[in-house]
Amino acid sequence: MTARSTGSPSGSPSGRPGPASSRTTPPPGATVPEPSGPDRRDLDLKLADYDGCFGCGDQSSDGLRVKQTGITGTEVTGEFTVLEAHQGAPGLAHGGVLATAMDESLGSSAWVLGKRYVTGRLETDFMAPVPVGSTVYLRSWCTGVDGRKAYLQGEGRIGGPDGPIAVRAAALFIEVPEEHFSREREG
Ligand SMILES: CCCCCCCCCC(=O)SCCNC(=O)CCNC(=O)[C@H](O)C(C)(C)COP(=O)(O)OP(=O)(O)OC[C@H]1O[C@@H](n2cnc3c(N)ncnc32)[C@H](O)[C@@H]1OP(=O)(O)O
Repeated sequence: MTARSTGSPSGSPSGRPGPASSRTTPPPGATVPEPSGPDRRDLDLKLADYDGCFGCGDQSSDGLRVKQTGITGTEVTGEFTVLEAHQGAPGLAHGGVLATAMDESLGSSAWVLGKRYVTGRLETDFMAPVPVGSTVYLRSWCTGVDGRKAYLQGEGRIGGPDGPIAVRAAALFIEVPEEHFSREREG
């Protein structure tokens, strides 16, 4: 597997500091592996079979049904539409729903790395209210991998893929063995 140097985090159009704390910022020397190989295809197939996911599954009636729209390197784009079932304040998306959408998007970018990851830490900035009926355009990317730890950042925009940022996030994902999921199902 080849690797390139960790890229700098995205800019901050709002002038506010970026979303990543010290716990979601890769340490010096962390690298971003190039996604590759049969592992990734295997994982994609297994995940494609699982449509009960609250984030992306078709069988989760009130779920977000995030649709993946593209993968370039570790950058994964997707989108979902905010339904009435996703409201917090009247007419506006609940912050937890937006955090879930970011978890889904960041998780997609982590899985593209070709290993199994779970969210260890998720940090979010809510930048603008998101009305019911809005499509949220999601984008996530890996900022570094250090051993079992994968560092991710992402954002959700409204009004179009290049519209204003409504939510952004930084996360630490932890690599787990396949048994992690078997154990959880049997639990
Ligand atoms: C296309 C497909 C897309 C799929 C998208 C899916 C998106 C959804 C993703 C999820 O929501 S996953 C579900 C939510 N997450 C969980 O349920 C995880 C629950 N937590 C655990 O299972 C364990 O705590 C975990 C596996 C994360 C870690 O336990 P371990 O016993 O394996 O490891 P350990 O606790 O020793 O931690 C390993 C390292 O990570 C660090 N770490 C773990 N959790 C951390 C945390 N929260 N913050 C900072 N560091 C953390 C920890 O300090 C340590 O650092 P060092 O190696 O440097 O000592």
